[in-house]
Amino acid sequence: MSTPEDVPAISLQDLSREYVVRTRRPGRLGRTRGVVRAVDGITLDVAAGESVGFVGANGAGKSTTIKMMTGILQPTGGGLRVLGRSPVPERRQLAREVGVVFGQRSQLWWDLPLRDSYGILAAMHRLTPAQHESRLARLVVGLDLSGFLDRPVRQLSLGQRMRGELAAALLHSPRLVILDEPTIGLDMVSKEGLRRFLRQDRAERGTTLFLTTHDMTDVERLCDRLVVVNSGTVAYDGALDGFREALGAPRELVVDLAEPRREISVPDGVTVMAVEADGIRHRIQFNGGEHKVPALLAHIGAQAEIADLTLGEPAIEDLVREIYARGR
Ligand SMILES: Nc1ncnc2c1ncn2[C@@H]1O[C@H](COP(=O)(O)OP(=O)(O)OP(=O)(O)O)[C@@H](O)[C@H]1O
Repeated sequence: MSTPEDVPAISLQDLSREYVVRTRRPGRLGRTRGVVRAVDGITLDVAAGESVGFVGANGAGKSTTIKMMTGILQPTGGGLRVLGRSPVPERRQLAREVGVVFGQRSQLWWDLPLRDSYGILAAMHRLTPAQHESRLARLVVGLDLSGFLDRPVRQLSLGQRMRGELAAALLHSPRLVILDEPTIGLDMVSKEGLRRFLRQDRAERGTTLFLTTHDMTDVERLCDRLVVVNSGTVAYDGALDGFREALGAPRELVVDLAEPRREISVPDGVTVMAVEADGIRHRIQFNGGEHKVPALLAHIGAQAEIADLTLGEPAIEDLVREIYARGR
């Protein structure tokens, strides 16, 4: 018999969604009908327990994909399963096992104290009083909600509200957490607090996380896997660790020698970019997929004593931007 762990948390097969748009053309009567292919054949399996950063430029199709995953929108092509369910017809069952935060949209009751929203949500999810209390206590501590639990939501700052939103999404201990721009508009401290709690909660409960964001630090802190979408299709899908290598982005090794030396030899395919500080500092560029740091250091160390070194990585953010640019 298959267990929940065997079933992919998310399975998208050639998933597509078109929007029909009608535009008025200047000087003409009536409207012209056009079709926008927002999602254009995405195939993706996310295993239970994985954490995926789903990133792309504005208009790449991220929100449309999430709306299909949560049963808000019907696909116009292909298929999908979320926790083994078909999202549109099984939207209510799915809501019991999935927690969702749409950064721009609230699921809290604006005029009620934050605490009361949790009461309503607990009743909707049919939590027992004991389940409600213990989970809320955990969320209040983890997300630092105690200072404003009794304040109406409309009086909360953006950072407080987002913490409140996250608690609302996690109250029923969902197996799958889908977050659309959870840290948008937050200051650094609030962002870090939110990320810290998400990491802890995931470590404790083994949840699957699917996250869209424009902040690559969210992905670096929270995700093992990166999926980059561009014009509705997958442009990169792989481990975050291997991302730089897969793109062939050069890394930089800066070696300080104990004694000055005008030249050092490097293996084929490795470039000495600059020799500085009268021969003490050598800047070396290499491709991480072809050359490994220990072998490079051994090669240089055989010629001269190494006093110090630093290793530079290209920023993930820059690489993602490069993928968008290539896609265009
Ligand atoms: N209701 C709609 N009607 C027509 N076109 C739409 C609709 N919703 C989205 N689109 C178009 O579909 C494409 C994908 O939009 P979507 O919101 O999914 O992108 P996104 O990656 O989430 O962007 P962002 O990062 O800006 O939120 C865009 O070209 C957008 O203009």
